[in-house]
Amino acid sequence: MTETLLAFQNVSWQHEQRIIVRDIDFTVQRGEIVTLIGPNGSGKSSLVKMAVGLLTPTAGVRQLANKVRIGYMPQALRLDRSLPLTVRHFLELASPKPAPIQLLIALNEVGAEHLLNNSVHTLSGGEWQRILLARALLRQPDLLVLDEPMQGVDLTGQEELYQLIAQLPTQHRCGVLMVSHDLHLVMAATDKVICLNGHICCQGHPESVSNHPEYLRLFGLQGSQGLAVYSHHHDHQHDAHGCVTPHLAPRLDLRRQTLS
Ligand SMILES: Nc1ncnc2c1ncn2[C@@H]1O[C@H](COP(=O)(O)OP(=O)(O)OP(=O)(O)O)[C@@H](O)[C@H]1O
Repeated sequence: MTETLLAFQNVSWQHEQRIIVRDIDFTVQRGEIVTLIGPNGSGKSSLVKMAVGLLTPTAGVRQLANKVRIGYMPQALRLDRSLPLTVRHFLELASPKPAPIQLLIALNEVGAEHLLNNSVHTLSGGEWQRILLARALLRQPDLLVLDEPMQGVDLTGQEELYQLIAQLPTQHRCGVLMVSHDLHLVMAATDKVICLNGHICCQGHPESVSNHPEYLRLFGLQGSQGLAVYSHHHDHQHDAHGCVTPHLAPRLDLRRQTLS
């Protein structure tokens, strides 16, 4: 039985005169991984911030199921370097304060228990991402929201981290909403892909999307080659406000079309 944790209905977010994202419709169910892809500035982080409640939609409705706990891994978290802070102390800042055994379990799950007493300021990019994931898991979330979890992680580490993320819905009985640019890895570890460019260009299961003739037209040759490289071909243009304007030779309009 499906359980909807998060639903966006016709959601838009406008900043001053500029519409950043518009007419967004999608859901995240318990047990599934939904991944947002799209070019820089396409509104992925804005949408994620609305998902976790840091931004309020200027139109439409964002609904959370009753008593849903959210674990959030932001795209960037800057810490004052003058503050001495170990991983243990950083994780203990979580609310409610976790018990020592919970810290160890979370760190063990992300393969970072050896970092417990290290300074957060000396961690590598990949290590820091794991600590942020552990911090999100400590909330025992129903919905885990990960904004570019692979930042600063090397290729081997990315595969490991994706394998880990792929197991989370089963192990934690949660839903995952994730932003990623790593299309080839995304496709291996995702139940649903949402392609965003100020609006939803297309969405669906990776297999059906990658075999869908309209997807192939959207992504061109790369789409037929197992999505090894990501590039965003667009069937229309955007004006300075992010609004869609007709392309001179429109190929296809996939706005808000579900491909699965
Ligand atoms: N608080 C804000 N005020 C003004 N403009 C904003 C704000 N937040 C985001 N924007 C603008 O909205 C657009 C979308 O930003 P957003 O960070 O959501 O994109 P993104 O798809 O996550 O990009 P990236 O892949 O580079 O992280 C950008 O042009 C950005 O400058």
